[in-house]
Amino acid sequence: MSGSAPQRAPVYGKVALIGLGLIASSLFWAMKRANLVGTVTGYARSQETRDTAREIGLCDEVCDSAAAACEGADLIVLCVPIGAMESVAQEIAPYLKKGATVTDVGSVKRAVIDAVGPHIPEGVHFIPGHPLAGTEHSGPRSGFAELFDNRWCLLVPVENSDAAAIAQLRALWEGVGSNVEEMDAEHHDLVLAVTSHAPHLIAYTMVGVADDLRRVTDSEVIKYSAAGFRDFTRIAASDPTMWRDVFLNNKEATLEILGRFTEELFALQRAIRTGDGDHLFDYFTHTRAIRRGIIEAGQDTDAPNFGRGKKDVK
Ligand SMILES: NC(=O)c1ccc[n+]([C@@H]2O[C@H](COP(=O)([O-])OP(=O)(O)OC[C@H]3O[C@@H](n4cnc5c(N)ncnc54)[C@H](O)[C@@H]3O)[C@@H](O)[C@H]2O)c1
Ligand SMILES: O=C(O)C(=O)C[C@]1(C(=O)O)C=C[C@@H](O)C=C1
Repeated sequence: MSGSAPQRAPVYGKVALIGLGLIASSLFWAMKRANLVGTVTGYARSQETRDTAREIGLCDEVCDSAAAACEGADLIVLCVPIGAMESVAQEIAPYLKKGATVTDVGSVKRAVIDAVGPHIPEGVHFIPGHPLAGTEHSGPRSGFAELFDNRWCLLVPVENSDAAAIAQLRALWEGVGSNVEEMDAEHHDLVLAVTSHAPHLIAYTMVGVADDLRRVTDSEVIKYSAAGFRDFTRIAASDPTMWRDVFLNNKEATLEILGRFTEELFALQRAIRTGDGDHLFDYFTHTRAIRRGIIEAGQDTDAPNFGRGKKDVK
């Protein structure tokens, strides 16, 4: 006996990553950390990104075409901006192996399903996904193996998705540290409009307003920026291509949430103008209870008690 731990069979033999930025590189390092897959090929549109990937050892093989990367792959993960999903799907379609699974990591689901779905050939599984994890950084050097630890990954199976193929993809995301749930596309897009898309737009706006004010305050806004504003500036540094595509492809849900947001904002604005302290106090008491409820339920993925549930919280 050698004494070493028994080798598990890989979840997938060959994985192709299309687009080699933050999410693809994090997924690569996380898959390697857990020894989850056989070989990983990668492709990105720009020569510069492919050169960087080769230099830092991102992927076992970096290919010069999406077709070459997908040849013989058991799992193909589309890690490009939402607006590029359709052209990539069209490009790789003729090279997909029967029985393979195509998934994606896009932040919007209905638009990706409508854009990619029609290009998936008979006999190939299509299971859209979305890891709820990221940073404001992008590109092949920005990834790290821990990105998905204790984060949600939402799978959004399309009609008649194969149960075994879903279970295999679930095993991959669980293997890289995520907690996996299934959801339908419309619900996903509405939930994400509230929790991610509208907050990003608000952060972009707030930083834009502060920049406008800079001329009046002689740069003091930046110099004395408090923690809350600094969080806004971090989020507002996120990739412009990615976020342009998110808003253009989750229009309805984002506009619905922004409409509600504006109504609440006007009510608070009115309370400030009229000196209605009770309204402000009650509103802030209510929102504080929501935050405390999240912590007590063990649903704050950043909190040390994540996943322990209410009864375990001291
Ligand atoms: N950044 C986040 O916080 C985050 C979180 C979860 C999901 N997502 C989603 O993941 C996807 C990728 O985001 P990211 O943050 O990794 O972006 P990124 O900018 O870091 O990487 C995108 C990569 O795609 C490549 N690319 C662009 N167009 C291409 C094309 N037509 N063909 C081949 N490659 C192309 C770029 O060269 C780059 O390598 C997006 O759809 C985004 O919505 C992002
Ligand atoms: O933490 C961040 O920087 C993020 O913006 C990550 C974040 C989010 O809003 O939580 C952004 C977009 C995604 O689709 C998923 C995760």
